[in-house]
Amino acid sequence: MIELTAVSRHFGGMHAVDNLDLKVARGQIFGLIGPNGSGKSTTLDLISGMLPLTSGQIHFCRQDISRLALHKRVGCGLARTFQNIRLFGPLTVWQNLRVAHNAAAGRAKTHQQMMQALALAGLAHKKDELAANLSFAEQRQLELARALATRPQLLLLDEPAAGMDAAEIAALRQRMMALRQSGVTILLVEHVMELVMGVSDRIAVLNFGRKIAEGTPSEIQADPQVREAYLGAHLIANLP
Ligand SMILES: Nc1ncnc2c1ncn2[C@@H]1O[C@H](COP(=O)(O)OP(=O)(O)OP(=O)(O)O)[C@@H](O)[C@H]1O
Repeated sequence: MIELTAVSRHFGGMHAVDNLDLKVARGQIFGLIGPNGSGKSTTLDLISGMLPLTSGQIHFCRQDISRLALHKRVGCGLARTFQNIRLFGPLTVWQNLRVAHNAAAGRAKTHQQMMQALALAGLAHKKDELAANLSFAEQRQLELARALATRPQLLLLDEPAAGMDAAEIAALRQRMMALRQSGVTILLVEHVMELVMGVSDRIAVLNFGRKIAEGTPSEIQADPQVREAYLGAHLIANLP
């Protein structure tokens, strides 16, 4: 589905992403974890086209998209949500979706597809509510619906569980599993370990922009290097 080959992004002397190889198969939920500043969001920026690569290649659905403009990547079936919520508060839920529809250059062609995106995000009952009146978790659901309105094949989620309580995280997990069931591939950046470990088919771990491990959730939890770099503190804080 998507393959990164020797991908790097440098900011001056800072190697935010350093020679990264990553392969996500169709239909997987793939977790990307690592300490703060390890290059996770930058990786999503490189895949979605918000940042140009310093070097390397990205192939998506057997096409080299390394230098493709952002809107063309959306047209190919890539969508993302952001760590910081980016909604239009004075607009309704539905109007926020319509903005995504326009931005996606017609990918979300019908009313029915937009309703479907809302339903998948668990927000159909709030269609006419102003975005500003939504709870924090609902605002994140609207972000998700907006990404889904472009009918993505690959969905990039940047810390979707941040600020959510346990019940909201459980609902998010169910939603992600339903999306996988419907054929959407997901690349998940997340610090909430109970979600990443519970929902991912595979996980890669970044540290200082480099991949230090990749495997199933149980392989990752058992990896001594990962525990040292990152998991120790997070496992204790987040796992049931
Ligand atoms: N536009 C930029 N200019 C300079 N440095 C940047 C820029 N964007 C990111 N960086 C640096 O690149 C490194 C990787 O940042 P990135 O945001 O990708 O990490 P992250 O793993 O997503 O962190 P977090 O978990 O805190 O979100 C950090 O050291 C960051 O300061």
